[in-house]
Amino acid sequence: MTEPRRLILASASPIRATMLRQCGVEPEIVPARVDEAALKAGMVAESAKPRDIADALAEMKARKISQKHPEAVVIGADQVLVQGDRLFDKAETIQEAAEILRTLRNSAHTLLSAAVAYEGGEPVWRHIGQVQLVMRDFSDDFLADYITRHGDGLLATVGCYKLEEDGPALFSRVQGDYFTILGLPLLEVLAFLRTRRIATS
Ligand SMILES: Nc1nc2c(ncn2[C@H]2C[C@H](O)[C@@H](COP(=O)(O)OP(=O)(O)OP(=O)(O)O)O2)c(=O)[nH]1
Repeated sequence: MTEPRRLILASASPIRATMLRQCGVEPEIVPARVDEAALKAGMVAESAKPRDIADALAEMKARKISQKHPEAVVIGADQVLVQGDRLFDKAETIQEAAEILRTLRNSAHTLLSAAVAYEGGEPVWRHIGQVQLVMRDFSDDFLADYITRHGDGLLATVGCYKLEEDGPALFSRVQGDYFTILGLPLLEVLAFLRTRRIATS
C-alpha cells in the first residue's frame, strides 16, 4: 500500500479545515501569508471579473506554499463577495461591518469561493463555487441586536455572517451550495482529493 499523498491547506480559515476534517481528510495547515490586498487592488483597477480575482488569490496562496513543499498536494482558497459591480472586503471595524450589513440588506449578493490545487509548483486543478443570496429587509432593531451579539466576530467573514450559526436569520433566499458559502467548494475539492487517494473513493 503506497503512502497517501501529503495534503496541505494553504489557509488560516478554521472553517475550511473543519469541513475537510469532518469528511475524514486531515490536511496540514500552512497559511500562505500573501499580500491579498495588493493583488486584489491591482485586478480591480484592471476591471478583472470577481471570479478571476477569487481564482487568482486562491492560486497565489497555493503556489506560494507549493513552491516550499513541492512533494505535497496544496489547496489554496479564497472567497469574494459581490453586490452589483461592487467587490467587498472584510470589515476592519464593527462600524464598517454595520455599514456592510446595511448595504447588503434587502438586496441580492453573490459569494464566490475559489479553490486551486498545486503539485510541484504547478497548478493541477481548480474550481469556483458561486452562490446567490438575498438578504431580507430586517429592522434596525434586529441589526443593532445582531451587531451587539456578534461584536468583533463580524470581522471574520466578508459578509459579516456565519451560515452555520444565526446567519440564516438575515436571509430571505439562498440559492447554491452551503459549503461554498462557508468558504470552500467542498464537494468538488473532495472529488479532486479522491483522484489523489487523499479522500476515500
Ligand atoms: N464559519 C464560517 N466562516 C465563513 C462563512 N462565510 C465565510 N466564511 C469565512 C471563510 C474564510 O475563512 C473567510 C473568507 O475569507 P478568505 O477567503 O480571505 O479566507 P481567510 O482570510 O479566512 O483565510 P486564508 O486567506 O485562506 O488564509 O470567511 C460562514 O458562513 N461560516
